[in-house]
Amino acid sequence: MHIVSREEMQAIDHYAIETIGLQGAILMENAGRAIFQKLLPLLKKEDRIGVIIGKGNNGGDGFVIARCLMEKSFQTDVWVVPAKKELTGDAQSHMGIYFRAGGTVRFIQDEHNTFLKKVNEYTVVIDALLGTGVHGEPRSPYLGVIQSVNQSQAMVAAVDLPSGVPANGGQFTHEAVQADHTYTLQCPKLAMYTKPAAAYFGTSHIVDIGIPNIAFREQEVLRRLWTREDVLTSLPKREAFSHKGAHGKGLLIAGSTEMPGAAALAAKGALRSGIGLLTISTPEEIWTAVSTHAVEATYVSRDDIQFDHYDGIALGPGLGREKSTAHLVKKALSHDDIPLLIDADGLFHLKSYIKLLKKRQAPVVITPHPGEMARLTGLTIKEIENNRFQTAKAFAVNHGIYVVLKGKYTVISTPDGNQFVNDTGNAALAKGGTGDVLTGMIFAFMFQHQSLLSAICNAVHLHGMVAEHLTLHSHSKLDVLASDVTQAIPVVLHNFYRDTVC
Ligand SMILES: NC(=O)C1=CN([C@@H]2O[C@H](COP(=O)(O)OP(=O)(O)OC[C@H]3O[C@@H](n4cnc5c(N)ncnc54)[C@H](OP(=O)(O)O)[C@@H]3O)[C@@H](O)[C@H]2O)[C@H](O)CC1
Ligand SMILES: [K+]
Repeated sequence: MHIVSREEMQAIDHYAIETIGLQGAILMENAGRAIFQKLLPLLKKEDRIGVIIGKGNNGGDGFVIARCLMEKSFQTDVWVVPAKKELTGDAQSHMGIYFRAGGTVRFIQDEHNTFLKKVNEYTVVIDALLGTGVHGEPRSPYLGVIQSVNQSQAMVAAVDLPSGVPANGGQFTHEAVQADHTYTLQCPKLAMYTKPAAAYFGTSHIVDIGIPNIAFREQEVLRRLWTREDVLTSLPKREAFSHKGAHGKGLLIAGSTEMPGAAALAAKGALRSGIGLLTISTPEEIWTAVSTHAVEATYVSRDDIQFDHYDGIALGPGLGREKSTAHLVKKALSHDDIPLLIDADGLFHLKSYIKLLKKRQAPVVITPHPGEMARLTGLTIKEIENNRFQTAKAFAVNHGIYVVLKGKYTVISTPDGNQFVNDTGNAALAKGGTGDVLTGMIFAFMFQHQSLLSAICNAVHLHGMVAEHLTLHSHSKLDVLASDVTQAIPVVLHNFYRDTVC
C-alpha cells in the first residue's frame, strides 16, 4: 500500500480524473459511500449525528455521507461552514444531489449559538471540514468550529484527515480535530506516520475509492507500507538439505566491559532468527558473561579477527566510543566486499569514515535512532523528526546505503530512493536493549532472504510483532525487557510460518 504526500495525492487524483476519465464526482461518491459502509457498524439507531462540512472537496465527501445517513433514517444534522454560493465544483454538485434527494442543511454563520449548543449534544460528529487542501493554521471560522468539535463528547469520525492536520505532517502547534476514527481515502498520507500529526488520527481506516493502480505507477510513488502479506510472501524457506554454512557465517563485533548485555542481546536476536554460525568479538573479560546467554556462538578476540572469514559483519551494540574501537569500524568498512550492518556506537564512529561508504561494493545497512541520525547528518533531532522521510531518503541515496530510521513508525530507505514504513510494535520497545535485539534479527535475516530489502523489512516487522504479542498475552508495556523480546521471537516466527505462503 502506497503512502503519499499531499502533492502526490493531488497528482494521482488528477491522473484518475483527466487521463483515466474517472470523474471527480464519481470518486467523491465512492469516497462518501465507502466511508459510510465502514462507519455503519459503529453507529446506533439512537445516535444523534452532526455532519460538519467545509467548502472544499472534503466537504463534498461529507454531503455524500449525509445522504447515506439520511437514506438509512439516522437522526442527522448537516452543518455547513461556508455560504452556499462559496461551494463549487464536485462539492457543489453533491450538495445539489443531497438537496434533490430531500436533504436539508443549516449554516453555522446563521445559527452560530445553536450550533455550539447542538455540537455538545451529538453522540457522533462527522468531520468533513478540511482535508488534503488545508494549508497552515485553520482560519476563522474553521478554527472555532474545530475547537467546539474537540470540546464535545461525541465520537469524532474524520474524513480523509482530521481537519487542520497537514497531509505532509511536519511540525505544527495549531489546533486540529482530535479524531476517534479517521477514514483515509485510497491510501495513507505522510501525516499518518509522523509526529505530532499521527496522534490526531485515532483509529485509522483505509478506504478504497477505486483509483486504479496505474495512477500510482505513473506518479512513481516510491513510498509504501511493509505489510503482513509482504512478510508472508518473502520469509525464507529452509531447504531440507541445507547445512549451517548455508544460513550465514556472521561476525558480531559488539559489547564492552561496561556493556556486555548489548552483545548478548544482539547475539540472541541473531541466533533466534536463524543465523547458521555466529562468532562474537567482545573483550575477553566478558566472554563468560556473554556466552552464558549465547552458548551457541563462538568467540574471537578483537586482535585476532579475520574479517575475510565471514559472510557478513554486524558491529556497534555496546561497542564503546573509545578510539580503540574506532579502528574496528574502519577495518570493517575497508573490507568492502563483505555486507555490513552498523548500529549504536558503530554509528558514532562511522561519522569519521563516512567517505568510505561510497567506495564499498557490498551493501551497508545502518540502524540509527533519531539522535544517531542527527549526529550523522549534522541536523538536530527536531529537524530529523520533522522531516523523517526526507532526511532518511537523502542520506540513503547520497551514501548508497540502506537506512533503518527507528521510531514509532520505522522508515526503511534504500540506496535507490524507495521507502518502506513499518507500523508494527508499541511503546514496550521504548527501552534499552531492544535495538540490539533488532540488530541481531536483521543480521540473521540478511543471510537468509532472497533480497536484502525484505530481510530488513521483515526483521523490523517481526520485532514489532514480538512486542505486540508480549503485551497482548502476558506483559504490560512497562515490564517488557529486551530479553523478553528475544524469548518471544520463536512464538511469533512460529505463527508467521504457520500462515506463510512461501
Ligand atoms: N483522494 C482522493 O482521491 C479524493 C479526495 N477527495 C476529497 O477531497 C479532499 C481535498 O479537497 P480540496 O478541495 O483540495 O481540499 P479541502 O477540502 O481539504 O479544502 C480546501 C478548502 O479549504 C480552504 N482552506 C485551506 N487552508 C485553509 C485554512 N488554513 N483555513 C481555512 N480554510 C482553508 C481552501 O481555501 P483557500 O482559499 O485557502 O485555498 C479550500 O477552499 C480530500 O481531502 C478528500 O476528502 C475527493 O472527494 C474524492 C477524491
Ligand atoms: K476532515
